[in-house]
Amino acid sequence: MAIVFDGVTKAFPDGTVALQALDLAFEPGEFLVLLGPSGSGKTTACRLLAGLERPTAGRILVEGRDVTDLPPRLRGMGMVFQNYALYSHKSVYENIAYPLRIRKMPAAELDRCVRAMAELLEITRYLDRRPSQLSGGQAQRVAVARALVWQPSLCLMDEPLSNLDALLRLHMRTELKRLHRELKKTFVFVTHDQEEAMTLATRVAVLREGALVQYDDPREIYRRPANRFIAEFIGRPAMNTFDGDVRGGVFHANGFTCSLPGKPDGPIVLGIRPEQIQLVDASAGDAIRFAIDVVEPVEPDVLIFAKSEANALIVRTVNDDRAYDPGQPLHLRFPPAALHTFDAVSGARLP
Ligand SMILES: Nc1ncnc2c1ncn2[C@@H]1O[C@H](COP(=O)(O)OP(=O)(O)OP(=O)(O)O)[C@@H](O)[C@H]1O
Repeated sequence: MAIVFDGVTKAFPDGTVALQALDLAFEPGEFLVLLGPSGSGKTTACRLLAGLERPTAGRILVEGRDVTDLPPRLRGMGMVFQNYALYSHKSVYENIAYPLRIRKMPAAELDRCVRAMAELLEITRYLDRRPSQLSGGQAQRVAVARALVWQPSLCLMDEPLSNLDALLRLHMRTELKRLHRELKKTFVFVTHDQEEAMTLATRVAVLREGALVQYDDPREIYRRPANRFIAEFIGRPAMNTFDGDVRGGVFHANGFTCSLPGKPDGPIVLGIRPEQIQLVDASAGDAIRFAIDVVEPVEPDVLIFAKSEANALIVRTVNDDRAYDPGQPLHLRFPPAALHTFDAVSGARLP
C-alpha cells in the first residue's frame, strides 16, 4: 500500500499537539519504522493511519485515495498492538481464524489459510491451546498471525515486541523480517528501540516532539545524522559529542584540541562515533590525551570510558586484549573523515 501523510496535525482537546504537520510518504512493500523517544508522536501517527484517531488538520492518502474520513474496518489494515489482546475463551486456531470468519470465508479455504499462517509462524502445534496456555512469545506470534491471516496489504505494529524478554525479542525480530520478505506486504512498525529500527526498517522515520526530524534508510541515518539529537540517539553506545569553538582551523574543547580545517571560526559541536576513535602511541604528534575512567568488556567489544577535564567520551574497540588501567592516560586520534559537525545553537548537521 502506498501511504501519504499530507500535513497531518493531531492536537488533543487538552492542547497537547502530538503531531505537527507531518509529511511522510512510503511505498508498497516497505518496512517503515517510526522511531522516537517516549511522547514523540509515534503511536498517534499509527492510530491516525489505522483510523482510530482523526487528524486535526491534513489528510492521509492510501493508494492515492483520501481515507481521512474512512473508519478502521474499511482501511484494509492488519494491526498488532503492545497488549495484543487475544480472545481468551477461543483456541489459538479460532483466534487466528476470527478475521476470516467475519469475512465469511468458506470453511475449507479458511482452514488452509489458518494452517499456512500457523506454519509460517511456527505455532502449528499450539493451535488447540487457549491463549492462557501460551508463553509471551507464542502469544505474540498468534497476534501476528491473526493480524496477517486475511492478507491485508498493510500491517501496523505498535511496539509489538515490548513485552518479550531480550532473547525472545531478538528471535521475533528475525521472524518479522523473514515474514515481511515472504509476504511482500507493507509493514509499519512503531518502536523507541533504535536497534530494532535499524535492523528491521527499509526506511526509518525519526520523530521528536511530534515533528519528523529525519527520514532515510537506516544506514544513512547512522552515517549522516541530520542533527545532534539523532547523533546522540542512534548507535550503542551513541556518538560522542563535544561543545567547543573553532579558531583558525582548530577545534578547542575544554581539555583538548583537534584539527578541524575548513570550518569558520565560532562555536560548534563536534561528534565522533566510539568505534571510529583510534588508539595511538603516546609519541604520535597529534595525539589527543584523555584519562581512562571505567572499562567494560562487552565481548567481543571493549568499551573504554575516558575523561579530560570537562569532557568524557567512549571508545569502542573489538577483540582487544590490551590491559586498560583506570587513571592511566589514553592517547587518541580522531580521523578527519570520521568527524561530524553540528550547529552549536540549532544542532543541525553542518555541511
Ligand atoms: N488522548 C490523549 N490526550 C491528550 N494527550 C495525548 C493523548 N494521547 C497521546 N497524548 C500525548 O501526545 C503525545 C504523543 O503521544 P504518543 O503516544 O503518540 O507518543 P509515543 O511516541 O508513541 O510515545 P510512547 O513511546 O511513550 O508510546 C504525548 O505527549 C502524549 O502525552
